[in-house]
Amino acid sequence: MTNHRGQRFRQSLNDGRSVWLNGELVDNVAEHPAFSGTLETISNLFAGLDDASIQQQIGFLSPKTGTYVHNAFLIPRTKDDLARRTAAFTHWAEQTNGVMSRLSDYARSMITGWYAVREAFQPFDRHFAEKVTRYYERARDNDLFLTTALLDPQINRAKRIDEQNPDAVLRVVDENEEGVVVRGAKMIATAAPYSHDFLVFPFHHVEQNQAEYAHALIVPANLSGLHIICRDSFASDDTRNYPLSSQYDEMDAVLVFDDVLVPWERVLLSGNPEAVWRLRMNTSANALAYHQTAVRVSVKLKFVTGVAFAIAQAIGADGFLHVQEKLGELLTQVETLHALVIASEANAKPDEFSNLVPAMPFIETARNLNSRYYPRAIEILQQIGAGGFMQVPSQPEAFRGSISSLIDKYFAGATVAADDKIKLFKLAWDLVGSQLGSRHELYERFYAGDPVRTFASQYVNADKASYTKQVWDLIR
Ligand SMILES: Cc1cc2nc3c(=O)[nH]c(=O)nc-3n(C[C@H](O)[C@H](O)[C@H](O)COP(=O)(O)OP(=O)(O)OC[C@H]3O[C@@H](n4cnc5c(N)ncnc54)[C@H](O)[C@@H]3O)c2cc1C
Repeated sequence: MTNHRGQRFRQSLNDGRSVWLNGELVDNVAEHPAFSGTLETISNLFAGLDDASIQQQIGFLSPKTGTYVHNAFLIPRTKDDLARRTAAFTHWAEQTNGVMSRLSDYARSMITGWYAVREAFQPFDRHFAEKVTRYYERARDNDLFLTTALLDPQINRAKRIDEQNPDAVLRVVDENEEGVVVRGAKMIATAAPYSHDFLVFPFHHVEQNQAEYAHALIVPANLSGLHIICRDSFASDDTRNYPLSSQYDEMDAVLVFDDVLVPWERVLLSGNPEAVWRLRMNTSANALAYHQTAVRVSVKLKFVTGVAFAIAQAIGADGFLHVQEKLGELLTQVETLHALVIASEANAKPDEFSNLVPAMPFIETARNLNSRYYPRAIEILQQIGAGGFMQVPSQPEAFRGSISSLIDKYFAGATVAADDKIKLFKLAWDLVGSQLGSRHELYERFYAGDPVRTFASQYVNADKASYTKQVWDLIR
């Protein structure tokens, strides 16, 4: 069956965007080897919406086109709607073992949230609701692939905005009949080279007198003056030795805005720090997006746990008490995150527009815990696999000749033959030691923000009196 959505997705990327890799402008992202495995993965996921066996699990019928669109665009009004969103996130995460973190279902959920609460922003800009409605429908009905780009470049974190070189933080430098002109840069935008649009707004609070830094934009990837500057590619075309890197290198990039004219249609808010901060902190939109991340990390930790179990069994280490303790720790991680997702849905409450919003404290807890769980899970994999990660021949298939019997003898495991054991350790190495694996550890530590500040903000925003009252009641 022809994958029309996948084809349309790939073709749409040849749109004049400026993607820089290895110092060169990429002619057509869809044809570049650094992206081919990843684009194949995404195209196959898109095809699911035309597959009768799963389309109802991951999608719903667009009221405009009558074709299936992804559940990230579903506005939850009931518990059943929330369950349908979860089912779609879970399916995509399972198809990619949780290793593709930005399949756009996160940013799509944020757009869905903005659309669902659009009336709240009318007092700030009377065009907000119509603009966000048009964009939401366009993204939903055209399978648009979206990502976020929120942080300004890491130049000097000790300086406030007003102490910096004025271009160090993205700002509006001009505006005209067509739109606003922005200058600056954003880091990091995962999936940027193959995204259609970027959600761009400040991550940190902007002071009322710094209006030029306050904006909420949906920036098309092919605007003139916008440069997408990629890190090294971690993709491999060697599926046998790098089963994850060959399919899932999402690519991270810095976006440089060299006086980019963003059309008014894509300027949701501009010049109003209070409005922009309200949008940035909007609980409904954030809860819908963060919920997706909690579902994904729970699937990913389950996958890592499966790899750890398989390694322990393969080398006969699963009977040792301390190994069992570590495997049990991985299980507590998986069950805790799973329970937090369930709790966030069970405790969902309607917002003022009757959207059923997952309970934020449970989702925040899941995201914060994951920043510690994932690095710990990788550490446990290392502790159990130990030197076995290095007891893996290069190009094992080359040994089907003179010394193959020696390979079969010395590279076998307790419960598996040499072939399977080698494949298992190659997979595990792609999690713990490859460039892609290291990037994932960094990603899980930081994708939700600096964990120092996200943990602290959980305390700052908590209802502290509900904790201390009992204490004072006891001793006063
Ligand atoms: C692999 C990867 C992918 C990412 N993908 C995306 C994406 O798709 N979209 C997106 O928007 N963002 C993305 N990010 C960015 C992510 O949101 C940030 O990395 C995160 O918010 C931390 O900010 P930073 O990297 O600028 O760290 P910094 O803020 O520069 O922190 C560096 C160090 O200084 C400390 N520090 C800095 N300032 C303070 C302060 N004021 N108080 C206390 N300590 C401070 C930090 O604790 C840390 O130890 C990604 C990051 C990574 C690593």
